[in-house]
Amino acid sequence: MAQYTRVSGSVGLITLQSPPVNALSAAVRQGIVDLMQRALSEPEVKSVVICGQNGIFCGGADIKEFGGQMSGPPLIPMIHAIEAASKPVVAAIEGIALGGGLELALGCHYRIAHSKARVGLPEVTLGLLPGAGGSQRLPRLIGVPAALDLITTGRHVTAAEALKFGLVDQITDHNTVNVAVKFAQRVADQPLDARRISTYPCLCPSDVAVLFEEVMQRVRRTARGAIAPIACVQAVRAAATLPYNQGMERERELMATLFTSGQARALQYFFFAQRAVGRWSMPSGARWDTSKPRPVHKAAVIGLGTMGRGITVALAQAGFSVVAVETQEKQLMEAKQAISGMLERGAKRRGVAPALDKINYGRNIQSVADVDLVIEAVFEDMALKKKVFQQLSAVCKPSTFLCSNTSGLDIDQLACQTRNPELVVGMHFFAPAHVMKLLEVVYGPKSSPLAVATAMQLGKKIGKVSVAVGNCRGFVGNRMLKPYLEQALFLLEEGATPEFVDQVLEEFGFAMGVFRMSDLSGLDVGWKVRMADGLAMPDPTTGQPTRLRQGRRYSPLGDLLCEQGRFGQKTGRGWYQYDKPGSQVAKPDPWLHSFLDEYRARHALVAHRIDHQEVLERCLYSMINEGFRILEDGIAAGPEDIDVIYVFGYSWPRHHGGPMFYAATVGLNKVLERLEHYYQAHPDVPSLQPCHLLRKLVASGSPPIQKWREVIKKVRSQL
Ligand SMILES: CCCCCCCCCCCCC/C=C/C(=O)SCCNC(=O)CCNC(=O)[C@H](O)C(C)(C)COP(=O)(O)OP(=O)(O)OC[C@H]1O[C@@H](n2cnc3c(N)ncnc32)[C@H](O)[C@@H]1OP(=O)(O)O
Repeated sequence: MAQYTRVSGSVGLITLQSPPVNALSAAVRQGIVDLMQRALSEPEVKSVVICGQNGIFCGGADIKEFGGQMSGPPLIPMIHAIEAASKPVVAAIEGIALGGGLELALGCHYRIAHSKARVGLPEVTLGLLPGAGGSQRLPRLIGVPAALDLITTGRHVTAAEALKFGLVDQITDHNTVNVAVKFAQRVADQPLDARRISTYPCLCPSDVAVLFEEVMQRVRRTARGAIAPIACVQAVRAAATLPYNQGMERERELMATLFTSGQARALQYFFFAQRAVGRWSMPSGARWDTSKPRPVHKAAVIGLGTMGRGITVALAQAGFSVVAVETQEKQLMEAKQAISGMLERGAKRRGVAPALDKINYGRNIQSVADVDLVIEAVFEDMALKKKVFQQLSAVCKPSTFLCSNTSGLDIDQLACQTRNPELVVGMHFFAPAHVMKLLEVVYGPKSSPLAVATAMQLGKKIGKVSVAVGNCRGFVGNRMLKPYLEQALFLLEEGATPEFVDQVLEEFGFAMGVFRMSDLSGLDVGWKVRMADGLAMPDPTTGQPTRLRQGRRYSPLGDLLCEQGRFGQKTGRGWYQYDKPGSQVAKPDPWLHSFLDEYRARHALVAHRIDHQEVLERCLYSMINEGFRILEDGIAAGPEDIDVIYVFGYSWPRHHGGPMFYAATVGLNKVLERLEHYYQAHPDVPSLQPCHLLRKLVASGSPPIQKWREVIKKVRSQL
């Protein structure tokens, strides 16, 4: 919807009204079309201002409409009509002008922005391109290099940057609508020909062909298989090389391909999934909207290893007072230096002062007595963590929330060490903790909704996408990783190489294949866990078979590498070889290939030809199957939670939506059928056995992912 008012006698003011972000829904577009006609037909009106209600210009096309039948006036002719208008039209940009919102502003003759406004063309992040003339007008207005940057990255720019580019004509600290109205009055009689961006020649640097080649190569390298960034480059190239009308035709063709693509569907699903995880719920019925968080002013971090340092930086950067505790003097000194360095580098990048004074360092756990919330980040060792929780419970005020940064240990066991177990939750950060967006907030059986709400809110305040998950070994992310890693090892036993498995996964879109990733994170990490679990290094005296544990297939390959001191990048050898310890360039290692040959011979394993499809299906479907078990167990509230965890924490390619969305795209019946096939071939691998929920969903006719929760509820109630 849109509202029309006449201001100062001669200015027609059109206000977009579609909360929360004034998206260009069919009703809003209809409103603009009608009200523009009215403003142009009223003789007293000499100029027009377009603004948005509640201090927000426009968040772009209404993404919810993309999935269905589009109705209402189309955007492109609507913007053309504004540009062609005989009276000056001024966009008054407050808050945001994004996507179609900025394209609307580019159709106006002038743009006035508030100094706090942000503008951008983020369509690429939704699998689209600025298909309402944005790919053709922006390069004509700000030049090809800047337009390529904005359109291929989708980044938002500040009003100051927009002014520098020439994207807006003026910025103001005052009431933007008032300023725009005055401006509109001033320009009422000015000729408009020079203000219609579609008539501008496209500003190209002399080496434009080289520029396009370079950008295309960069985009192909970083897109990880996403098609929209490539189409964005092609559309801007059309602006640079074709007359406007032909450029628009090319924009339309490219947009038509993207608009109906699976990638666009996946990215748009993911947009809403990201927002849905904030509306968390627990099996007890506690929910985000009925559970109030308690404010946190002062926090503490216990243990300043890699994770503790990152968490301290994240808290301090967000403005929290932090007590950072490390009991070892040498470790404390090193941590202080590292944290200061991280804060200084971060502050330099953001052009602000480093938050060094937010942190008080100490060696004594007593120093956390008055904090509101503690994040314990000591080694992943249950006995040690239990001791720390006992101490914290004795030292802290009774209302202090006690959180553990653990990647999979039992939160309930920690809660049992404290006086107030209801105030204990897990906060599983991902390394590096000040950079990675994901936070799993883990509730145990005793955790109160208050503790969950407080941890979720803290996560949001430090810039994380927080997902509330239940308490089980590995929570959501690492629990699903287990079958994925396991399949990768089995594939090596059966004839694949680490290079081939990684290549398939990287072509799918992962930033790194499973073996390169293991080399980066360190093979010894999992080895220690397996040793603690009694899995690694079978005792020959017990006669435990090397490749079987409790009747299940087990691959000791990772353990054998660790026994050789091959821990990955840090030792210069792992699944790959490196020039020197710490080097990041992975090279195939002939030693590893001979080692695999010998291993297969020793265990009478006959290598067979493993193809692309088998790698993908076994690695991904076993992980997806575990995802369904997690839903069945109530560890994740819905598929969106799993997908958000995988995209933000495990580099799952966003244009595939996340593992559960991917399963829906492939077809649940196909996933089921392939799992059945592989389970038949490998009956000693329980993770390949299709779970009950997957069968139930297929039996229910494979409903769309948005309807899975209904089936999940029924399955859970039967368990
Ligand atoms: C058959 C072939 C046909 C082919 C041809 C088809 C032609 C079609 C032509 C169409 C041309 C279209 C060209 C233009 C495309 C676009 O404009 S795409 C949209 C671009 N805009 C964006 O990407 C902005 C997305 N939104 C955001 O980044 C943020 O929401 C925000 C605006 C910066 C606000 O952030 P914040 O304050 O943190 O609030 P949020 O929680 O994120 O959002 C609040 C709620 O608003 C909902 N929402 C936000 N933006 C939109 C939107 N554009 N459409 C619909 N809904 C939106 C968001 O989902 C939140 O609601 P809840 O999910 O209910 O919480």
